Amino acid sequence: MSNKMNFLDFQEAVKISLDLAKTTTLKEIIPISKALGRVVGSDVLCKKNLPSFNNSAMDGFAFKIKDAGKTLKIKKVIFAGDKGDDVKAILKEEECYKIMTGAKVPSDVDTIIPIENCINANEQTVTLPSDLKEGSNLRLKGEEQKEGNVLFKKGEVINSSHITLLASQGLMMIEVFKQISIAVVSTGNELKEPWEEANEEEIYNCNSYALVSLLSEAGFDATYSGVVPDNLEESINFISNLKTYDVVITTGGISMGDADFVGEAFIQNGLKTAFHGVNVKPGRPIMMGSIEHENKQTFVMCLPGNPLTAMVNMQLFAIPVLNKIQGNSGFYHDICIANNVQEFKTKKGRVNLVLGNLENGGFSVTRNNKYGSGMITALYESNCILVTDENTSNIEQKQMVKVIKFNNKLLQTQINIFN
Ligand SMILES: Nc1nc2c(c(=O)[nH]1)N[C@H]1C(S)=C(S)[C@@H](COP(=O)(O)OP(=O)(O)OC[C@H]3O[C@@H](n4cnc5c(N)ncnc54)[C@H](O)[C@@H]3O)O[C@H]1N2
Ligand code: MOO
Repeated sequence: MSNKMNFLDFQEAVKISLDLAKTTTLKEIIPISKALGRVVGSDVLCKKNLPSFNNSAMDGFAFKIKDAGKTLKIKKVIFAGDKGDDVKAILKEEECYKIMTGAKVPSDVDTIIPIENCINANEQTVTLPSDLKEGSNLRLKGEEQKEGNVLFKKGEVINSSHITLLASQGLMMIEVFKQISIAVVSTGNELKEPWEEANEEEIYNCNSYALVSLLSEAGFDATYSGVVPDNLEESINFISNLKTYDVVITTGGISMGDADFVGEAFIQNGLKTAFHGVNVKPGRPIMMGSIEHENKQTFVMCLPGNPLTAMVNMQLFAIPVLNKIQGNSGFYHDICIANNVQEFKTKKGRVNLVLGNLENGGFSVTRNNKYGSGMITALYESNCILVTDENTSNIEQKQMVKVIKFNNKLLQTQINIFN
């Protein structure tokens, strides 16, 4: 890790990591029932006008606007689903159709009135008010989307609205970017797996399970690939087997300790380090870089071992990079503006990532901002992160602050996240 004077500026580190990340080129075609959360692989065009025929927005009567104010004979009842001769134009003078919501509108009428707005209506006739607007309650062919329009774009993350659009087009399959492969590994001889017995001097490996589940919440497919041993030789071997992954994420073993071999083991495997050490708390020892293969990249993210540090930096730092690699066109954090409930201090001279809770428009800092990077419950008690810049030492009560919610939607343009 760099010496104290050389910790990289946080914003610079964000820029470098995003610039380094190459978007995957691999795509696949999948059923829409499996597409939620996936990233659209190519623009989807409208192939069926929305709506695809002129239809009624109301249960009522379809007539010519020149007949407003008159009593008209009801020539015919038209139902949703009627087609062909059943919806042919057949009106003579002072006639109208009774029509149901969604039914095709014949070409000889231009306006629809809901049944309850008529002056009088029976089986044979209807009396219309005189102040009616031409075209009311008529949904015109293609008024929402015309054939050839872009319905949604490559790089969007599919949600239920995208699925609605696809189904409305009769599309059962969609091209998406293939899920990138992500290996999550831990480091440290002190670790026991949760299914093992740990004595008082041993700790459970929670980082790997934490990160795999956080990645899953964020729409990624990550595999827990084991614990790197605290020994250079074995670490080099272990890491050489991870080079087939698109991304390798490690926790621990990257600060100044005698057992911190991870950085060196990656370098021995061809890693080009982009940075090691960032001026942010927590997360100072963070390292990122890439191993470049002939036509592929393995992006390497080494997060510090402290569980809180690993998780907070995963949310703030790593998730945007992963989204870029995955083909998501949005990879910048969004913010919510909140009213700070209780004054708290932050340290000047570095970027601070402060945990808190966003509730009902108020931001409540976690534990008065006095928690350690090794803590696990502080994370559980929080649902968002507040980021301060290097000049901030105090956030006042009632100050309006910017906060980033865990698992927030990402934006296509970068905004200022700092307080
Ligand atoms: N002399 C210095 N010492 C440290 C510095 C420094 O700048 N100079 N930085 C400190 C900071 S900041 C952090 S953060 C930690 C991070 O160190 P490492 O990334 O090398 O992490 P480890 O030492 O391996 O572990 C730290 C801590 O986390 C626990 N841990 C590790 N892996 C897991 C896991 N999978 N599940 C649960 N807990 C885990 C580990 O037992 C340690 O307690 O370094 C400071 N030191
Ligand atoms: O990154 Mo460490 O958790 O800053 O203390």
